[in-house]
Amino acid sequence: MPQVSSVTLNDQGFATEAEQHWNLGSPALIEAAVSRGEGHLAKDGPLVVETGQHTGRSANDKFIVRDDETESTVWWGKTNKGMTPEHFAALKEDFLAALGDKETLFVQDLFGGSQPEHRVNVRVINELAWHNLFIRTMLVRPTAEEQGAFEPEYTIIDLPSFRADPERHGTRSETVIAVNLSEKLILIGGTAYAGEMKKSVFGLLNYLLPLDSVMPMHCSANMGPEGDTAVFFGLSGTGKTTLSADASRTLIGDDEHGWSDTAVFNFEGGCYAKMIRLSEEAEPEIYATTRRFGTVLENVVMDPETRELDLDDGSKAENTRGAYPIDFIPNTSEKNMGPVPKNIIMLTADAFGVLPPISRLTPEQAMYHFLSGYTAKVAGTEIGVTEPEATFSTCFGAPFMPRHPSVYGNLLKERIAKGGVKCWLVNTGWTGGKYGEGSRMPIKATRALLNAALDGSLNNEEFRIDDNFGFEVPVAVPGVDTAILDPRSTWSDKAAYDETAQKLVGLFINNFEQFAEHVDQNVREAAPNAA
Ligand SMILES: Nc1ncnc2c1ncn2[C@@H]1O[C@H](COP(=O)(O)OP(=O)(O)OP(=O)(O)O)[C@@H](O)[C@H]1O
Ligand SMILES: O=C([O-])CC(=O)C(=O)O
Ligand SMILES: [Mn+2]
Repeated sequence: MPQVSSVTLNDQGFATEAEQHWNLGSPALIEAAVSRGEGHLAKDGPLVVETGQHTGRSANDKFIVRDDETESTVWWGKTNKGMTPEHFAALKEDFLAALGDKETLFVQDLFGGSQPEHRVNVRVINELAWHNLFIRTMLVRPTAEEQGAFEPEYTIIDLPSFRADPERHGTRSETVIAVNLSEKLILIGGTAYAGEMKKSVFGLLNYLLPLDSVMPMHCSANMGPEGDTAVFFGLSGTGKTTLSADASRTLIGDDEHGWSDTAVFNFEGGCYAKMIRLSEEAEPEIYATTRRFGTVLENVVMDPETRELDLDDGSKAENTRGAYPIDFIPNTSEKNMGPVPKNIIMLTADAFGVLPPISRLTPEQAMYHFLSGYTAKVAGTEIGVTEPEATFSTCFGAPFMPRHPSVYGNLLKERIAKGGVKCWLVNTGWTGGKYGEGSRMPIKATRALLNAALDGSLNNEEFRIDDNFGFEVPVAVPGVDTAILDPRSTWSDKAAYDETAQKLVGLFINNFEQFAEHVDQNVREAAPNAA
């Protein structure tokens, strides 16, 4: 039997007569989801669900309550939008009324964070069994004993059926993700995209951990045979999940980590992989999770009779996803932790086809690229993005970073300054010409280059300096087509390459103006070169 915390929903002020299911395991939740008509089982056991209208995060519907706690600690601006305490109070009142009306609720007490000293206790209250299964799969599951003694610190109330009222709640639409850091309460309504829950916990840790001198990171992480940790920063779709699952390395986690004095630790206990056009050959470990009981597949198309999956079918969403416990990947760190990193990889999916597939960065260039957070967003993960679009998202995770980028930048700076860490920029985006002409970088080539960087052999190769970006690029690497190492050579129109490269340089320079006053001279000088 699952143990249950002595702190009830009523104790928390959430009055409800609902039948409550506490800390159910995944078989019981899968059974509940199926019997309630929330989803169907696929051929080899995964639960297949649809998220409805929202098939990605609603970044524009997320708010942080602006009050005495957050006024000076949150970086208010483009990404962090404020909600008044009054609007939140009205929203909370309506959420609690809706909660009170539910016949059934599913509750999980979970940890955000694998390193015990740095984790937060999160209680998640769901109306949907599959959402409860999702968050149990994604976060760190306490032992039965820990569950019995659990004190909820932060609470998420997740009601996809709730409809926010812009006038009464100060929202933009019927969808709302409202984070109240003073009340330690997060309200999610009007969307059934389950990723909102996990990314809300991420935002929380990104807010809290810098106070403990832990650097929170939107990255994946894995370890080589010598226990050498690598972290892979990157925005959505750049390859964190894909590239961190590698048979030759031990997986620590695929999306969110902290870098403490002693470890890199996963915030989560599960992975959330893109499923669209997943190739069994290029991504065998992730592919295998689509054939297991316990995996949750969102918006994946399935034959209703045979229950055969069609991973190539993007008709329900381009951002089809699979959530599975991390140990579904064969070679996984038992504690979801590894030593502090030897290598930092910054992944970018460059839609311009200008950046080399791998470049070696000086510490100053690493800071420059970390604060810039350049990539091209790929269709689907955020609403309204239908084709790749160049974007700068600071720290490779602006939507999840409540504090000023310099807070996270300074944590990185201190860590790089300690020495012994190599930094790389890896383009998993386009090669062979501009987007539309070229093609996506072959996963095989990216893996070969990464393996050479991580096992140290790449450092023995000859490097050239890139004219536009000033970083070092290997000239030839065994097992990799030499032509792709020099993107200019893959463009039929060299003048068009030079022009496009300079256009991108200009975008970097313009974007960096906002950070210029927050960094040292040598970081400003690590900017790419305008002609
Ligand atoms: N060279 C490449 N390297 C990495 N991924 C590639 C490459 N070429 C194509 N892909 C595809 O790009 C996608 C990368 O998605 P992935 O799930 O790894 O992104 P992510 O960084 O984990 O994003 P999110 O933060 O949204 O989880 C996958 O669908 C993968 O198959
Ligand atoms: O949060 C999500 O939906 C997926 C993700 O990791 C991201 O967008 O960075
Ligand atoms: Mn991922």
